[in-house]
Amino acid sequence: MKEYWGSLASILGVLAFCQSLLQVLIPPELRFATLKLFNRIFNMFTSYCYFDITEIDGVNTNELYNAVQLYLSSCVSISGSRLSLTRALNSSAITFGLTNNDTLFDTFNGVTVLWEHIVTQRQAQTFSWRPLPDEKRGFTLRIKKKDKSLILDSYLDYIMEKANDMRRKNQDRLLYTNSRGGSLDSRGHPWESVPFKHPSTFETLAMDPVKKAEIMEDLKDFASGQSFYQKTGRAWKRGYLLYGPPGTGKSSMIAAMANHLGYDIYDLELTEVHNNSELRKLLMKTSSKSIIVIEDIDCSINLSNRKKGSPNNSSSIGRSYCDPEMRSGTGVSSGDEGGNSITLSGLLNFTDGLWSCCGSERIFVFTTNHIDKLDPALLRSGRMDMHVFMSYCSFPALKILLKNYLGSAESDLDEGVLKGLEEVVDKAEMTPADVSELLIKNRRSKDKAVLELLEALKSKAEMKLKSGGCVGEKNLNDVEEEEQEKRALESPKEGCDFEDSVKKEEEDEEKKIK
Ligand SMILES: Nc1ncnc2c1ncn2[C@@H]1O[C@H](COP(=O)(O)OP(=O)(O)OP(=O)(O)O)[C@@H](O)[C@H]1O
Ligand SMILES: [Mg+2]
Repeated sequence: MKEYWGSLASILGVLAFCQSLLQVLIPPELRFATLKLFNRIFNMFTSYCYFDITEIDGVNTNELYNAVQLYLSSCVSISGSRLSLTRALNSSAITFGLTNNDTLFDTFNGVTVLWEHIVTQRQAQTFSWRPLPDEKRGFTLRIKKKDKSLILDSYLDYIMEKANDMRRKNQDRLLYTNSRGGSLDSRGHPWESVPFKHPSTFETLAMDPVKKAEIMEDLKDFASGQSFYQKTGRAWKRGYLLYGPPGTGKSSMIAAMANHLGYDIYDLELTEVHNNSELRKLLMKTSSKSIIVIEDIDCSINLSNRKKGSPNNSSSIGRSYCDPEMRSGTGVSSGDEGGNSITLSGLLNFTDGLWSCCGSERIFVFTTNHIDKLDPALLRSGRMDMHVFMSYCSFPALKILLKNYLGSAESDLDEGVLKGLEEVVDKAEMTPADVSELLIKNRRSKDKAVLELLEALKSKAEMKLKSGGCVGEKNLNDVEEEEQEKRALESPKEGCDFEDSVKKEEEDEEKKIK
């Protein structure tokens, strides 16, 4: 044995000596040509072809390298004796990878290929503005020559798609906002992001189960509908209009949608957008697989018809003190694309026009407390694909809240109490937010919570009955007040002064009329 190792060492020594001798004797050009020739001869006789995917392509990072790395991490068996572990930024998951110069077999469409992760030391660099890493990394893919044309393109597409999916699954959702008012960050992005960790899901959402199932089905069809949208020539996007009184779960629904699909959310603050072209730029900087949200659309911009001075104009009702035009006193929106304000036509182009198609798989969600204040152009069929009414708490919704907050299933509750709740809940017109508050308050004592809730519902229903419908109007006023409070809180600087002056003007006018 000793002799064997001894002779092997001496052979290797001789080979190394020959190599260094050749390096000294043969000029680099000739060496390179010889190597090329050897490669050619080797390629003629081998039944494989090889593809190198380097980490850095010129000076840019090669997207394909990252995708292959992530994809292979799903094929690597955890039982492997040596693996590399990574945790990406904004990710809560750890991924396994091939270590240096490790190999792995993978099968795609019945064809087996070999991947090798090759890491070599980079030669000393001359001066560069962008220093490269010390190690040169790359993957080499080995495929049989006869299989190359069969699978190469589709295999690489598959890897890219799978890697994107994995990236999304591993990464925390992000919530983007354009609150910077048109200015860009150091990388030229107009959106700021924070990790999105809203706990709302379709399971916790209290609403009619049939309606809920319909929405979930619709979302599922949308997310898996790439070929359908392609076949029908439609842009791969969907619009939802969520409307209903405050506290009925519109924002919770958006969070549930994002959690269900694994999409990021872009919360578009229209009052921070100065004109239509800025709106377009914002849209272009959104990624696919995302939900673009405009909350309280009726009080975000001038929702007048696109034609100036249209008789159909509902703007004076829908306009808010948040509207920059109202603040500046111009009153009427230009409606021009290049104007210095954002218009309904700009918004429709954003959601519906040619610009809406830059990128794909996007959901637009608008919310409003007053659907009646929206311009018919926004409601026309094809604009918002689904109109979802978020109603006051119904009996099925109430049962979900009882389960969520008290852990009480229907069977756990006293039959009489349950019947009582069913009788009054619709008449009381209480929002799920109000019901939730009551349940949270008494969550330590289930019986007390349910009885108190029943009492609250009964008294609200009675009040409503006594006032013979006037409560409805009163409620509307309450809603109006609540909204104004909310807006003032959201944009105190913009809201207060202007609102006060408008109110004062209105009061003065009323006095004059009297
Ligand atoms: N349908 C619901 N299911 C479960 N919880 C709800 C529902 N509606 C409201 N809530 C509770 O009330 C809180 C407020 O609800 P949410 O913000 O979703 O209402 P909203 O309709 O968006 O109100 P607004 O019109 O004021 O924006 C939520 O945090 C949630 O806890
Ligand atoms: Mg909301």
